[in-house]
Order: sequence, then C-alpha cells, then structure tokens
Amino acid sequence: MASETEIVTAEANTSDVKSLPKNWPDGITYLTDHTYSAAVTDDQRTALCRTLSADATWTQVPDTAIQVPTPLLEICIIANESHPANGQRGIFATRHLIPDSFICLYMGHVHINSMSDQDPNSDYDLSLDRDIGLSVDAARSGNESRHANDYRGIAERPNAEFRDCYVKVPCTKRAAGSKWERRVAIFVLPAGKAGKRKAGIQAGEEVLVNYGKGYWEGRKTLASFRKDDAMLKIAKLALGE
Ligand SMILES: C[S@@+](CC[C@H](N)C(=O)[O-])C[C@H]1O[C@@H](n2cnc3c(N)ncnc32)[C@H](O)[C@@H]1O
Repeated sequence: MASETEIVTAEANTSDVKSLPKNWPDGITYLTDHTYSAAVTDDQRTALCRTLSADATWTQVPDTAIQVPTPLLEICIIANESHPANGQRGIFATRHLIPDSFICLYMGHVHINSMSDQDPNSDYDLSLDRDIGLSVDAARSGNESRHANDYRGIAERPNAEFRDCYVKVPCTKRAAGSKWERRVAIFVLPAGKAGKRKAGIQAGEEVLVNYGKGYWEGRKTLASFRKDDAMLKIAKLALGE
C-alpha cells in the first residue's frame, strides 16, 4: 500500500500543502499544525510549554520525524463488510513500523473544555491537557491521525496508542529560537516486557488505537438520546453487548 502522495513540508497551520493525502475527505481542512480557538488564553498556550517532573520522560519528537503528509500512513476507505467501520476511513501502515516509534501528530482545532467552546457531537475530540483544560477536535480539520479507528471488533488488541509528547516550536524569546510544546501523537505500542508486540506494525496493517470504554459509553448515551439506532448498534458492538 505505497502512498502516492508527494512529500512536502509546510510551516503554516492550514492547507498549505501541495497535495493532500490520497482519500482525504471532502470538506475537511488538512492541517499541518494546530489551529486555536479564540477562547484559548495566552496563559494556557504558555502552559503547554511547561515541563513538570512527571512529564520529563515524554518523548521529544525531532523535526525530522514530522513529515506532512506522513509517508508512514495511507488513508483507505474500508470496503470490508465484516469491518465495523465499513464504508468509513481508516489508516494503514505503508511500511513496517517498529515498536514504540512515532507515527503521526494528532492535529486539530485546540479548544477549551467548556460546553460553549466545544462540539458535543464530535467523534474526533481528544484531550490535550486536562489540568490546563484544553482538547483537540479534528471533526472539521486535522491530518491523517483523525482516521485512526478503535481496535474493538477489528483486532484482538490495539497496535498503537495516543501518547503525550513534545514538539519544537519557534520562540523568539528563547536564545535557541525554539521551545518544546506539548502535543498528542500516535505511537506504535512498545514491544512489552514479554516482547508480545515486538513485531510492531506490518506494512498494510491497519493502525488501531484504544479509544477507551468511556468513548463508547458516551456514544451509547448520545445514540439513545438522539434515537440513532445505527450509532447505538455500533457503540453496543464495540462494548461487546
Ligand atoms: C475518530 S473517527 C475514526 C475515523 C472514522 N472511521 C472516519 O472515517 O473518519 C471515530 C469514528 O469511527 C468509527 N469507528 C472507529 N472505530 C470503530 C470500531 N472499532 N467500530 C465501529 N466504528 C468505529 C465510529 O463511527 C467512531 O465514532
């Protein structure tokens, strides 16, 4: 499943790319960096660059690992009736991805965790920092990572995870001209102590994460409220009910 997209680098945070990834959905903006809601304060943005001792172990992703679009993934439209997200999109590895390696940043619109600044119907909202009160929503804009499906009903276990990390961003106030800012990214799961996942992700394999049971419980509640039988069926299937 080789990607046909041209590899380009882009500094802007909107669709400043020469070619979109294959199968990119219509009407969704392809991002090369986050966009920020007007409700996000300067203090919150500054806090994203703080390093607490607990965060000291987080991976600092080097600029060289970040390519836009990423050559590591291909977005595919799933045509498999036994796949619970049949007809939707998923992301597939274009090459072997080794355990614990960085795959792709989770891009989207950063908003504050308040009802007035979030889309309660979004399927693509991910917490960026609970303490600072920020999340990233990729419902209307994002990158390849917005198409990562949950492993339930597809594979026995996930092969990747959303993980906190740091990326270098420009900063005129620092002598180095840059600083580290926190992000969320998709990483291949580590091999594990017993080496169960030492094979990593094979070329052509779907990259699958664990949304957590809470995600599907939330979908179930929303589906019951909206009387959306299709959504309810998917949520119940994912929950093994
Ligand atoms: C973040 S999106 C994932 C990408 C989505 N498949 C797409 O084409 O944009 C989350 C939505 O994908 C679908 N999905 C993801 N994993 C699934 C699974 N294991 N079973 C059923 N539906 C799934 C659900 O509709 C869910 O609300």
